[in-house]
Amino acid sequence: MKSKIVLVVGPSGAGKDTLLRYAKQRLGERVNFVKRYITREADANENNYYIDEYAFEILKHNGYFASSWSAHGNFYGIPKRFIENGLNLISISRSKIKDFEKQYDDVITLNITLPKEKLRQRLISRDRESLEEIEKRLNRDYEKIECKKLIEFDNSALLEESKEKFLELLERIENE
Ligand SMILES: Nc1ncnc2c1ncn2[C@@H]1O[C@H](COP(=O)(O)OP(=O)(O)OP(=O)(O)O)[C@@H](O)[C@H]1O
Repeated sequence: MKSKIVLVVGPSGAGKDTLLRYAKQRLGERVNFVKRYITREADANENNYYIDEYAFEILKHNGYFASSWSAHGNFYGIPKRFIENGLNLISISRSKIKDFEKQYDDVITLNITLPKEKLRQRLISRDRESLEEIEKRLNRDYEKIECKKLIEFDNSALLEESKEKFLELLERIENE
């Protein structure tokens, strides 16, 4: 079986984590939810691996990562060896799509979308950022996604309906 990579992208609050968590519950072993190395201790509800900065640099230098980046003072990397045969799901910033397209044949970008007003409401009710930070996130300019194969998933529906639609989509991609 060849490996198929689905890159899940979308603005903050669009519902990436929520949908992926549900897919993980339902699809479990059938899909590889690709983990990453991070140079900070992982949160309790996060399934990633801690690595110190020195080790990270060495691994990066030796081509260990399929993709790596830094954000908020930490480094993140997705090891090549974490990509398995079959369906791989990776939640990632859109700026990293090319890393995967260059290295793997079968890469699909799955963009989770939401109209701006709904996005605002969801970010406010999630209550994780200040109103000022929320407005900043909403006003970010999102240019057209440059990728080889794009699927848009509109997450406007009620949660239960959206979750099922998301699952159906993944199953279709899996069997394509
Ligand atoms: N279909 C839906 N209907 C109603 N609420 C939803 C739906 N999908 C997600 N939510 C809620 O919207 C909020 C944002 O979702 P989530 O945290 O999964 O977004 P995210 O894209 O992972 O954001 P970030 O990139 O900032 O981590 C959460 O409070 C979540 O419970």
